Amino acid sequence: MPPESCECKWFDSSFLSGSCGSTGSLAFFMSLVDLVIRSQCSVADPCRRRTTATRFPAGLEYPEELDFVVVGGGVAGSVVAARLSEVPGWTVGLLEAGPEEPTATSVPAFASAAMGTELDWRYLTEPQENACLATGGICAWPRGKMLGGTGAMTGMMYSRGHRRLYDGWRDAGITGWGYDDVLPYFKKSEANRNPGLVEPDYHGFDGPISVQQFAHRPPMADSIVRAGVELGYRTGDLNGHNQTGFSVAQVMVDDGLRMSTSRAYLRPAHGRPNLFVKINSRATGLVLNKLNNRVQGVKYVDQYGEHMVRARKEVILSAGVVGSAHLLLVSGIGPAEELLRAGVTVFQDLPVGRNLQHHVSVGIAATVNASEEAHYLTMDGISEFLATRTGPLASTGLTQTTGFLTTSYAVDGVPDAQVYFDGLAPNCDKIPIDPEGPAYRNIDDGSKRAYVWARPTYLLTRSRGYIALRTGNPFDNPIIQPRYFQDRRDVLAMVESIRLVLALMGTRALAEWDMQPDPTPYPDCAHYPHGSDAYWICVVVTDTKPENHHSGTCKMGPVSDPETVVDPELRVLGIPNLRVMDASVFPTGPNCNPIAPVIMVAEKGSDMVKQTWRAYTHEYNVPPTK
Ligand SMILES: Cc1cc2nc3c(=O)[nH]c(=O)nc-3n(C[C@H](O)[C@H](O)[C@H](O)COP(=O)(O)OP(=O)(O)OC[C@H]3O[C@@H](n4cnc5c(N)ncnc54)[C@H](O)[C@@H]3O)c2cc1C
Repeated sequence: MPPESCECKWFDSSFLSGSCGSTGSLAFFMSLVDLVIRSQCSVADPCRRRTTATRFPAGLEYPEELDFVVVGGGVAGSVVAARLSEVPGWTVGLLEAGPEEPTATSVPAFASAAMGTELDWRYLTEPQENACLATGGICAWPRGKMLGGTGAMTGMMYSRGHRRLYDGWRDAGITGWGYDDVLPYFKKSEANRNPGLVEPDYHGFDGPISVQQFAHRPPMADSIVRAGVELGYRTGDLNGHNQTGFSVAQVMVDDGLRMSTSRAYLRPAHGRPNLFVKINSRATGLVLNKLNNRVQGVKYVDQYGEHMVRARKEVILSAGVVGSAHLLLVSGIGPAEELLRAGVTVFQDLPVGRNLQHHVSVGIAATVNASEEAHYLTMDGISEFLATRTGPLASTGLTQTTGFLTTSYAVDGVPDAQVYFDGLAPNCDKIPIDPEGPAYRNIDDGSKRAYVWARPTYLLTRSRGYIALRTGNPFDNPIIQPRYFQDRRDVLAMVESIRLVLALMGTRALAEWDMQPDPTPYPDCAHYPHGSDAYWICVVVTDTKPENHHSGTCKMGPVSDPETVVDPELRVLGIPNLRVMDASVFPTGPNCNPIAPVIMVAEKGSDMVKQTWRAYTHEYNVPPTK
């Protein structure tokens, strides 16, 4: 169906053509794939998308004053804007630097295809002494720039982390954030569609985010779970009473399509006359009033120039771990010395940007006797997906399998390592029209073997980095200094995680696929005895895979903690009508994929805002969250 025949007009970002780093016939093929997917109205959802039009409900220009202004329409911001605009008497604005979420991001097989494109902020770290040495110590930090944010280019895995983690927050003085306090918000956001697979007391069944297993998986995914069981791990609900073990994960999908928060929360709210979503509009600073220590509004830039929107009640930053910290810093809220060095007038001296945390991983290659399982991206596969929302395009291949493990560095049995798998997915690695392309680099035709990867990941890293101003110009990227492996225990725990993965590869369950770790020594580490600790340490620091699960740059804490940026009500200290709601508030990053915890923060934070203003004005009755 051509786009014109859909009833509503819309603009879609096309990004697949460049997503394989390809030129010529590959780029053409991927453009065609993009076009075919975009032309399906049931996938494109044209009538509920946001457009760049400057006209808003009732023929208004974008308002100059609103009750609430939310900055960043990513995972958290989409939730916050949708929840606050449930109150009919309030006006809510959402500013997002990127465009509406493109249609093709909703196809699971293209999970991360937007990385490296215009839909990615494409941040780079400062050179690291002990990480990413293969790329000069510089690690890539992909971050989504579109409605749905980074959540629109993820593997969609739904994971919540261990209860002790949240109880640890509570015990550190962060009142109201113990596991029993946050569980209702996990449940509120969730519509679990596999009730038979989960422990019902821990799950929600009628929230906005559809959570279920993919409609398709390569059979090897189940073998990996069996391999875990063979090693003595449990399988089952990893978001229930026990997080440790292996499973084919539940993911955020609905009817075969990615369920980003922009699709789950914003699109159903598209008809609300009090919600003003503005895409392609980048916030450049906060307007602050020293007389009353309040934020008055937000400056932003769109295609027409610079504007300001005033906030009668509150401004909420949901611009992510980099974006929220950066916006505070350029606005004069941050470490005083650093601000002065960058020529920024200090409004509030706070440790913004500190406490930066991350997960870290490395890819361990293996070959398997599974060439028939290595699905290629073909037009038949695309037709199958569009007609039935099943088939190889309806999943991320082996990436949907995961395990949570403990190393000897784990405390109180809380899993500190996670293993992911990659391979057997029909993405742009496996396009049949280019015999010299990556598909054929990965598959040795003679032996009919395919490459797969296990990705041991360390979750509870002890190294801490920071984000700081490079200049006071909001368009200059900040300094991103993660200090990977600054704490030696992080690299030693990685080596243990690698050994757990190698044990997994040696199980009978995976022998069925003749899984063989790739014996080729990593070139830069070949001078170490193969397989020794020194060899693996070298591989980890050379071929580091930063796991994209960053947190902590606007740390939530008790007022007494000198590292605190936001209080347990998510208010920036000293500025009562400015809150932060996104992954930057985690005092310690969750030991899991972070989207579900980020949504929980946004849900809980939105209820706090509703409570605050109810207390002042009785404007709105907050329904209890069970
Ligand atoms: C490749 C990859 C795979 C991942 N896989 C998973 C997974 O399977 N499961 C999981 O749970 N997590 C996954 N993650 C992590 C997850 O995506 C992030 O933790 C999560 O998106 C963080 O949410 P957030 O709301 O804090 O920020 P984001 O989702 O990044 O949202 C921030 C938003 O703010 C906007 N913004 C920033 N600055 C400004 C500004 N100045 N003005 C206006 N707008 C601005 C951005 O464009 C963006 O839309 C993955 C991440 C990556 C990169």
